[in-house]
Amino acid sequence: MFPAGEKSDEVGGAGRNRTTIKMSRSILFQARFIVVSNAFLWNAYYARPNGQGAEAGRISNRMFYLSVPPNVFIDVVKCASKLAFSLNGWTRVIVEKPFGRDSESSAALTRNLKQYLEEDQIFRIDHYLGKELVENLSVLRFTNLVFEFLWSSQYIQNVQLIFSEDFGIEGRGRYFDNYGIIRDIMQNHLLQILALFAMETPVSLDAEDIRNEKVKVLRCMKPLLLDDVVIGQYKSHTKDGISYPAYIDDKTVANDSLTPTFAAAAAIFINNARWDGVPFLMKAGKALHTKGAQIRVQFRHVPGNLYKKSFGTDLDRANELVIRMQPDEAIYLKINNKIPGLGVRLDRSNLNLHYAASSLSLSLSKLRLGICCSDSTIPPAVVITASGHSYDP
Ligand SMILES: NC(=O)C1=CN([C@@H]2O[C@H](COP(=O)(O)OP(=O)(O)OC[C@H]3O[C@@H](n4cnc5c(N)ncnc54)[C@H](OP(=O)(O)O)[C@@H]3O)[C@@H](O)[C@H]2O)C=CC1
Ligand SMILES: O=C1O[C@H](COP(=O)(O)O)[C@@H](O)[C@H](O)[C@H]1O
Repeated sequence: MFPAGEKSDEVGGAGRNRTTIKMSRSILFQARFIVVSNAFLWNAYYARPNGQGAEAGRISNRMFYLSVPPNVFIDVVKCASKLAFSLNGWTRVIVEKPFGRDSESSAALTRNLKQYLEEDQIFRIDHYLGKELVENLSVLRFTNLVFEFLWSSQYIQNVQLIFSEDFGIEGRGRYFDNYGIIRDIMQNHLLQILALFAMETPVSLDAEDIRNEKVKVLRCMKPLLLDDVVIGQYKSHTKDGISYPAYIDDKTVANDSLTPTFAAAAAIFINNARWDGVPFLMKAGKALHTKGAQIRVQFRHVPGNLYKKSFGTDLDRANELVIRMQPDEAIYLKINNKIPGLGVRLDRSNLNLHYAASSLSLSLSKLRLGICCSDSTIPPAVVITASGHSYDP
């Protein structure tokens, strides 16, 4: 794959083979990487009689990306440490969320990983933080005076974080049924976005400084009560003559499973000076009508609005900022304006920043490539390391 004597970077993937191979074709091979995508091939590939594995005189850096259910993380790392860690370059391991089911199992995961790795070799990632519009969130806030100025309970009435998928579990029950939608999506993807959205200005753009500010947001959060949350599980249904299975019809799910596939958290409050009294609403579900992920920021009504009577039936419509992470990435601000012509009739329009559908779906590849190539290419907000705060669902 690469000329003898040169440095190579190798990627060991466990799980989701197709994704890894797809990425390797598009990005990694161009950069002279080798992808070893099946954990069970490691033995044959690396355990060479001279004990040098695939190094054979070359400096080899190795990155392992664990796209397997969390209950096999440690076995895979143990196996890789025996057979495939680099002998003369660096070895890095990417671990995907969720990092345990609660604080205790999260700490146990870290303890176990550290039997084989130093902390700076472990990269805990949440691929939502690599999505273009999530990365853009802090740029939007901290480089535009107009937004940061409005970013508080004084002007914002509520914030909604919404994730929906229009397909069900599709054979992923071995992982998903142990975690459910709260641990799969809310406790990580949505909570990370919330923390980025709500944090104070970090001291710098260094990962550690951003993480510190996010942790402060989480520590100010009032714990949710059971009564604040609605959960559900999707049933079978028929649409346009096609029938779709229920969650428990999936072969990888026990037929008496009560694991939630939908959850809505009515109101999460951040008890600090900036956000006191502003409800953050979270909603996440599988097998819903649409696929999408968005942040909706609803602003307060204009006090004593002069034009109240000109709005027609829907009185005094407040502004709304929508950050649509997917599909069809966009940021738009709903504003009120006058319909051109005689008289004063008002209408709602979107001030619209619509992204071209260019290379926006690369979040995961971008993160892996950043970890592989050079630390400085990883967006500072995306890697959650051991000092990240773990929040019990
Ligand atoms: N699916 C997604 O879109 C995303 C998933 N993730 C994270 O990735 C991780 C895995 O999720 P997902 O890919 O959905 O899970 P899956 O249930 O689809 O499992 C992934 C792979 O793990 C392998 N696997 C399962 N059990 C074992 C085992 N006991 N020993 C060895 N290999 C095993 C399977 O390989 P084989 O088929 O060869 O048995 C399977 O292809 C989770 O941490 C999840 O949070 C993160 C972001 C997105
Ligand atoms: O982490 C996960 O994310 C996917 C959704 O990711 P997306 O980038 O396609 O929106 C979700 O399907 C999966 O359950 C979860 O583990």
